[in-house]
Amino acid sequence: MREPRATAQLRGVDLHFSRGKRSVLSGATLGFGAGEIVALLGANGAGKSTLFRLLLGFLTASSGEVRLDGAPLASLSRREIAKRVAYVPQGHVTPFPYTVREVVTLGRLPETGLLRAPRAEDREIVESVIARLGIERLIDRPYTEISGGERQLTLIARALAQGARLLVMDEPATGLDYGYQLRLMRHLSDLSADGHGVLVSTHHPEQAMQLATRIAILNEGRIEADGAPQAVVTADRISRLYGVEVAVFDDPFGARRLAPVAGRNGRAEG
Ligand SMILES: Nc1ncnc2c1ncn2[C@@H]1O[C@H](COP(=O)(O)OP(=O)(O)OP(=O)(O)O)[C@@H](O)[C@H]1O
Repeated sequence: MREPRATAQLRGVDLHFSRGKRSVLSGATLGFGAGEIVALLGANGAGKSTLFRLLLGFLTASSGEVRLDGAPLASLSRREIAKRVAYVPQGHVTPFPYTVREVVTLGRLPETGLLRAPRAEDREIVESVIARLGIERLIDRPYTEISGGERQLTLIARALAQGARLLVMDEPATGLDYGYQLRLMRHLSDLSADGHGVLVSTHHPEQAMQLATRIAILNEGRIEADGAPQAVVTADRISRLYGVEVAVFDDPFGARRLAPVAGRNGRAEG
């Protein structure tokens, strides 16, 4: 039997903090699913993490609906949510010197619960996702002693060990060197090719264009654009979004590039 297509969908979502005084999302609509890599762009404080927390069930929308694989999120238990969607935080460091294997094994928690020890099947899953991300050589190294790029791959492995087909990633390329950025893109593209859906937030429109099959822009509580990268990233939109004037052009290799317009971004010309 074919597995149902993994999908996440927010429709017309409002979210208020501070007992309704502060509106962060108002009528936000965004979906993503298997085979897609969607990049979410938005200025600092636009609400990207808030939107992620809604999708992961850590926050409840004031109104509108959130669905995972077609089911209202509110009808799913924490465990059912964790089997559908996994979160990859920005390469954070825990104070505890867990090994890479132990960190990835934490991804099995929704399956094993706190009381049951990992079984042979869990260990096999952990080893196979570690191999998939090419970090076998790190398996017994303390997570606190590996590089930022290696930590990011470990966190992706942990999310895959969870078994979720949908991955939500907070600025996954931040702090990665050029090699790790390219490796990360290759992993994301392999994941989407084998039926995962990926939603990433990023502060870099050019990175979003290299990484994503679709780009969505969150501005003033709404998704103001959502579509093919080349169509969404325009000079006018990026200039308005970040309050700096940029020019957009296509380089000889067909990639879309951005460049600040000299002398128009508050810096004295010298
Ligand atoms: N628990 C909370 N209570 C009140 N306000 C909050 C809470 N969490 C976030 N906010 C506010 O909601 C707004 C959106 O925050 P959010 O972290 O979602 O933005 P973001 O787009 O992820 O920002 P950044 O790019 O800087 O990480 C911000 O103004 C933030 O101060």
